[in-house]
Amino acid sequence: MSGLNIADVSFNYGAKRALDGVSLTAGPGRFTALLGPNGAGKSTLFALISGLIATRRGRVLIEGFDIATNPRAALSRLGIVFQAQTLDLDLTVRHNLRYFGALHGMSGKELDQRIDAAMDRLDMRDRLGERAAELNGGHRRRMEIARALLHRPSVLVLDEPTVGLDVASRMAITRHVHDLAADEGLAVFWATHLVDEISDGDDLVLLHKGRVLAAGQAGALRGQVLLNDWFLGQTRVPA
Ligand SMILES: Nc1ncnc2c1ncn2[C@@H]1O[C@H](COP(=O)(O)OP(=O)(O)OP(=O)(O)O)[C@@H](O)[C@H]1O
Repeated sequence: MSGLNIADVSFNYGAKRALDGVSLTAGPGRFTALLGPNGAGKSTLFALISGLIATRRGRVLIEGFDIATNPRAALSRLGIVFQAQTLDLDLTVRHNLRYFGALHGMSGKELDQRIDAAMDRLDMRDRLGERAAELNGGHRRRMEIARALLHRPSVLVLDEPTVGLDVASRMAITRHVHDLAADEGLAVFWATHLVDEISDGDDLVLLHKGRVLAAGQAGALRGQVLLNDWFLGQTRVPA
């Protein structure tokens, strides 16, 4: 089984149900958007996918490996970009990447080659010598994406990666990550509440109040209406 597979996952915070029987797939070579308004459960789902919190019901499989029972195999195939920035601003870009590579057991020339290749992929190679503090928000995010690719994962998950960026940076990063899926066969799973980050050809999972309301190709789901109108129609609270 390839890509990301989530089967019947539920999660509660005390009495509050954050996820309720969620099942979805993000396949290789596909950009799969997880669209949901604030509070839908996106961050909770990411915490479960990355093993930060444990599944109590249901299964999360990465390339067929269960994050609960085989975390080492699952995590070695997973690249993660969290919503909050996780860089050391005092270090250079290369040092930040080397540090992360070392955590994954990489070192020396091979690590440096991977760093160069990953930064090339994001059009960022000329920034390697700069301190992270000198980068703007969009470039810091690109660096975090490059970092998440260093160990050559098959599945890349990103939790609202464009939060706080200007429109131009947002669109550039969204385009880069679409290309990663199309060109390199990565299974991309991208959480957002912004419909303009989603193209008609993308796969789309609509999460609302902890449940999957709809899933399929974005263009087919929206039909003749704008994606934003479809989204509002699906998630509108009845008067
Ligand atoms: N630690 C917690 N304790 C109790 N309830 C929580 C906790 N974290 C999240 N929740 C609740 O669980 C639900 C899902 O939250 P979650 O953060 O996963 O949603 P989200 O889609 O990521 O929203 P946002 O875009 O605002 O981050 C919300 O109703 C939220 O209030």
